[in-house]
Amino acid sequence: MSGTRQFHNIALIGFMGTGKSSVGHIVADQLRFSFLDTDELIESRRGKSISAIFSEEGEPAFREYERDLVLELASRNKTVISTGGGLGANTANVASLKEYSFVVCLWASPEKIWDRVRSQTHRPLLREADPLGKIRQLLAAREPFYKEADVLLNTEVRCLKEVAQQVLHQFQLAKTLYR
Ligand SMILES: Nc1ncnc2c1ncn2[C@@H]1O[C@H](COP(=O)(O)OP(=O)(O)OP(=O)(O)O)[C@@H](O)[C@H]1O
Ligand SMILES: O=C(O)C1=C[C@@H](O)[C@@H](O)[C@H](O)C1
Ligand SMILES: [Mg+2]
Repeated sequence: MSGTRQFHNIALIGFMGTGKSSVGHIVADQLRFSFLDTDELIESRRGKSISAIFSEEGEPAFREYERDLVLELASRNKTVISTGGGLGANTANVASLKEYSFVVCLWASPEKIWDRVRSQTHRPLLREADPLGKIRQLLAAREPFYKEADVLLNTEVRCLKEVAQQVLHQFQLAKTLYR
């Protein structure tokens, strides 16, 4: 592998509950990078929760905020960017992230994802009669987009610390290979 890519940042993409926000914090601490979560930034800028954005403005408005943010973040340096679960399910967003970041997709099975998020209530897309069915359906539809990441990392049987270690390892490896 060789080329001219520069890895100033790390971006974590992947489905809800794969650990992007939790792992991103650990990786940023270890690298002494800044940490940024696109969900949190959109919520603080809009002054409301993602659930409120979905119900008051609609999902398309939220997706537009995500697309705008991905373009804006090109100016970042030494930042770990944890994305919302749907942000990386979009070819243009992943291509933009790759211009300024090493992109890691965190992966898990639908059953593991449901196990991790079932006690949390803040994800509007999972307020369904059959949330596990919804996870299966969405994950299958999004899989080809997530696989456009530089690296796919299975989190199924790894604790948060181990996932973070793997992200760091892949980042250091990529910097060496692309040098
Ligand atoms: N590898 C793991 N081992 C144990 N628990 C995990 C792991 N990954 C995530 N979790 C737990 O799953 C829950 C969801 O994790 P987190 O919020 O980091 O996911 P996310 O990918 O950021 O989701 P979203 O796309 O909705 O923002 C948290 O309680 C977190 O501690
Ligand atoms: O997978 C998704 O589409 C989402 C994931 C969350 O991170 C939030 O961005 C929001 O709840 C939508
Ligand atoms: Mg998150």
